[in-house]
Amino acid sequence: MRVLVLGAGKMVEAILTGFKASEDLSNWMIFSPSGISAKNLGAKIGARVVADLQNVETPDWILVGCKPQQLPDLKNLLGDKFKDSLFVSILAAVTEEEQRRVLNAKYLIRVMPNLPVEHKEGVSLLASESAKARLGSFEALFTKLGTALIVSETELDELTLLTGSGPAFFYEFAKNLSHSFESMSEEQREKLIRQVLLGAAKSGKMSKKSLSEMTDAVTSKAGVTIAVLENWRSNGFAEFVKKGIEAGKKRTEEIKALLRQS
Ligand SMILES: NC(=O)C1=CN([C@@H]2O[C@H](COP(=O)(O)OP(=O)(O)OC[C@H]3O[C@@H](n4cnc5c(N)ncnc54)[C@H](O)[C@@H]3O)[C@@H](O)[C@H]2O)C=CC1
Ligand SMILES: O=C(O)[C@@H]1CCC=N1
Repeated sequence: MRVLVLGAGKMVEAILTGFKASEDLSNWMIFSPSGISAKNLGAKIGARVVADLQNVETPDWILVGCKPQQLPDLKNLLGDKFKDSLFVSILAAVTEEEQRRVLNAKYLIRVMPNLPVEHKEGVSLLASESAKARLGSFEALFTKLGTALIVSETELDELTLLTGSGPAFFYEFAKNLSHSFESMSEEQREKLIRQVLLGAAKSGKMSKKSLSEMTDAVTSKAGVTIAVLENWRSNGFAEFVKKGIEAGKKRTEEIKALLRQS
């Protein structure tokens, strides 16, 4: 399979590293504007690097991995060379229609992955109207990196903040939790909390209990855990989390508007 990869940032690196074990990446071609990140990633995962998009043979599909704000620049570099190709885009916040308009692309599938795809423990949401017939094969491909699910575009857009951003929220919470203690060094506590995160994730995946039931299983009656939870709950923890997500949704709309003006 010949795949052209546009962008060589954090998310593309995680996807390609995840695919390395199951796919032959020797015919994958990576492009980045400066060429530096593409060269580093190409060397790491055994893919080719391309310096000039105009000399690239037509690929089977194209992975778009730049930031939403960089899409117009990318279009300038591409011209109309690949307008009949299938684009598979991981961009957050920009609709399929808008991405097809900016790129002048006939076919486009949106995929919303998350960083744990690197270790085949990711969640990838997929949506497309223009390339519906090929959605199934890409769901199968991304299943190799964890859970992959075809959803509507509205669902993909809203759930980006749950599955795409989700890992960052757990890391931020874990860091703040760890910083609330004094025993041991910060480094040692961080090691402990990473194991707690892994243990909680594993139990969360294996158990048939609801998340509330799992919380209850840790809280002994009148014990120490419930004292913390009751404090957080009475201080509006649920509302605090929701407000943050609303800020993310507002930013999604701002990015959408930004691209519409381009
Ligand atoms: N980081 C994450 O956890 C997730 C990111 N995404 C999406 O992945 C995309 C990339 O995000 P990150 O990897 O975090 O950002 P990043 O900043 O690490 O990577 C962006 C990459 O785009 C490249 N680039 C810049 N201008 C370009 C152009 N004109 N043509 C081609 N490539 C260009 C840069 O060289 C860089 O390699 C974004 O659209 C984001 O919404 C989606 C899900 C999760
Ligand atoms: O923060 C972002 O915009 C991207 C999308 C989901 C995770 N990172």
